[in-house]
Amino acid sequence: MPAFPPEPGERVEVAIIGGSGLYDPEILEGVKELKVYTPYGPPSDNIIVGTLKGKRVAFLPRHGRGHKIPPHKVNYRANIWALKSLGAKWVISVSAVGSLREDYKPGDFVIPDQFIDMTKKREYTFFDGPVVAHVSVAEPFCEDLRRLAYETAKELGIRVHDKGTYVCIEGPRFSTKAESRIWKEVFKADVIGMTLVPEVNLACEAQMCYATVAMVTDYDVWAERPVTAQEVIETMQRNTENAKKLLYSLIPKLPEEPERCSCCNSLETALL
Ligand SMILES: CSC[C@H]1O[C@H](OP(=O)(O)O)[C@H](O)[C@@H]1O
Ligand SMILES: Nc1ncnc2[nH]cnc12
Repeated sequence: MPAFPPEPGERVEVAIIGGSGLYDPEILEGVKELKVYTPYGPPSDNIIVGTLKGKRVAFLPRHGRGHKIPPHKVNYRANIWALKSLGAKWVISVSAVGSLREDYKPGDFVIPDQFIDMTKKREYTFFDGPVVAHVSVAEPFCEDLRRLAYETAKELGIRVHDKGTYVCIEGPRFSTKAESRIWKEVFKADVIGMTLVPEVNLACEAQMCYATVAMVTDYDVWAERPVTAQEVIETMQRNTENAKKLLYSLIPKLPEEPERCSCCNSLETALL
């Protein structure tokens, strides 16, 4: 894995990766746009750097502005690399998900604690040799960040669930009913999306504290109602306001250095 050379000049503490519906960083002040070069090619877009209540924050829309990059074509390695090279320790990812259970309703937020990887054809690691590493993703998300995200959402009166298993499919198509029943009944997953993997594992390799704010936009097709991208986007737009409120309250609470989690030491036991 190449080292992460710091971007000259700009340093941030926190990164936001915006998903479907969240393409601009309105909550940041004094913004400036950076083109960041990485060994993996360009990230999804220029990175917007700005300030939120004294914290330096980077914002990157995962699908690019105008949602031009589908989930299977996102350059996840370049995105994580670019944010790490700016110094981000915390990564808050925002994602639209389908629900696989009745009580996780459209409009609810979920802070997933596990994932199941059903993707097929992505670049999963920074360690392509000659350095080989096998990071543990038994607990794939930063527990400190998850807890703070959950507590903040609760304080704001957002309907939020403190855990859930996110099954990540390759996309860009949605699931068949047969597939959806497998994710729900056999895998016992709670939410479904197309972008968590390999973003989360790359953040782990980069020793960053990463959590996802998953926003339920639809019941996946197990519920016998077809899911359309239009429906997802409409609900997402209604919920983007809540996501912005959450980020606005959550980011100032993040400590300068992660306190209790072990995300920053993920390579200690991983390198061969
Ligand atoms: C536009 S609906 C499907 C699309 O939305 C989710 O993306 P993101 O996680 O970036 O919000 C889902 O995974 C699909 O990529
Ligand atoms: N039902 C669904 N399946 C996969 N990805 C999604 N993103 C939002 N809703 C989804």
